Amino acid sequence: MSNGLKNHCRSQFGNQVTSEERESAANDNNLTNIHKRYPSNIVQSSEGIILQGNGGATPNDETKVDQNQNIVKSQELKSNKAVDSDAKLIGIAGAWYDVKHFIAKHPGGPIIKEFIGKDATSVFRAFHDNSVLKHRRPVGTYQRSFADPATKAFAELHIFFKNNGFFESNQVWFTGKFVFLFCIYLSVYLMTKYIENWFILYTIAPFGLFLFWQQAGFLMHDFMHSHGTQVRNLDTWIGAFCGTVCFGVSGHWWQDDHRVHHGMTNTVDYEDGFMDPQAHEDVWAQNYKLFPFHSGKIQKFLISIQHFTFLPANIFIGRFGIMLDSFKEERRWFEWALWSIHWLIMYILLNNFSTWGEAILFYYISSTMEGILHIQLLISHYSKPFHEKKDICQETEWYRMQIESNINIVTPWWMDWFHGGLNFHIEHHLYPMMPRHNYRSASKHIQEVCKRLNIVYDEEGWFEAVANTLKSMKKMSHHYTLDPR
Ligand code: HEM
Repeated sequence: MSNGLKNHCRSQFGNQVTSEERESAANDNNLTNIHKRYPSNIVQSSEGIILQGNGGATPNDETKVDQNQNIVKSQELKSNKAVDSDAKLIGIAGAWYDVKHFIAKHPGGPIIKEFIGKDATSVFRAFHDNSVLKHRRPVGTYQRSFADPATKAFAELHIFFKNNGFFESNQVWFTGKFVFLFCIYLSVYLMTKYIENWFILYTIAPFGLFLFWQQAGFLMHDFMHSHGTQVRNLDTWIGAFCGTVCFGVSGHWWQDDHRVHHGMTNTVDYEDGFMDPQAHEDVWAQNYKLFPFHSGKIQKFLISIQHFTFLPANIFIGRFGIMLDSFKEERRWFEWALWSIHWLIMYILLNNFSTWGEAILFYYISSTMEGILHIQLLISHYSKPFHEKKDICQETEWYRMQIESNINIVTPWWMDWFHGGLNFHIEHHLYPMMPRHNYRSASKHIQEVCKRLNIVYDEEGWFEAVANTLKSMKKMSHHYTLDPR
């Protein structure tokens, strides 16, 4: 970060410079040093972009350019005559990294390859601490440009949030969530075991089971983003417990799709058939950019009635759809083992009913109530624009794409728990490493930046968002009927 940028950030937020800020500043300043000391050659990368490479440059010998982050050492520069012809380059803060041997091992999964040949600084910062670059050596440099002021503004805000503890987890808060989850399960168990009143058995008790699934789903989301203990492997297993054991959907399957969804929200690619996996269903085309993926008589018919089927499909079959989707594709034995524990805890509940017919009725009523969760998640994106993969981090800057692809749901603070904090979907997508208990206070700062840059910060009431989704689906259905291409 440049000094100007730093000062601007400090004056805007009245904040002290911390080691974190200095580290980030060092990152950008040192990259400037690389440019100054080693006049670069221009190399054409394998992705057809212009790379300012180090090949043939004469480094100032005694220098280690970056003491803190080990970015470029003179010895390494000497041996790095040219960038491999098959290099897979990702640009971060002005430095190119060759990830060709790393893609398959990347802890964040294959989403990394969608950013090859691009300046991925914003998306990189959204998901990582700078320390993950400590042992990586760049193979060249490039000049970052901030064509879109949003990129700079949200990067500054990221630093502000980091310096002010917005990314820190409150583990007492998360413990409370687990106690709540356990209490819900226990009360549903006690109701179904000891109460014979049909009203309680078929309204309040199923509502309890719905809440158990819904809250477990939100906790899966938190932990798969490593918001809990902030130790990634441990959080992933806790997330799998919440997702697979409690919610009944494969946690790891969901995490794989969710990472892609975050990196490339509401995005498609016509060359390789890419679609944001969590913004696409075979039975709907909520945006005209999805039309080319839908053909055939049945799909055409379903799209023509999608504004009628959206709510009932979510309510009546949403839960079964996501459970089946996850285990249709899941090949990890441990996920199947965890799923059998899920059915064991469901069996313990259902066994309290005197007949299987009653048990199935109870389970089905809970499942229809759980349709609310699916609607909650889809309305955050469904009426928003779609993008093409080739444009992300090129034509459309990543932060801008996130703001354009998300809607917040306006609720009073005491309803945040019911939305799993995802009523602040803009906040979550801009800064996915931030735990949800901080979204409400972070939102003020984000709104301020949006206001300053004249960016629409879309927030709607729950019913308004549902109505707008249906309206948009109706419009798209009409467009599809006119021209399905
Ligand atoms: C040189 C480039 C990159 C390197 C060296 C790298 C490295 C890593 C490492 C070490 C982790 C694990 C972090 C931890 O344990 O705390 C990680 C996680 C992750 N990375 Fe990358 N990464 C790179 C680029 C990218 C890009 C371009 C994306 C695009 C979306 C990406 C997405 C992710 C995601 C989603 C995670 C998991 C984070 C989470 O679920 O919260 N990475 N990466």
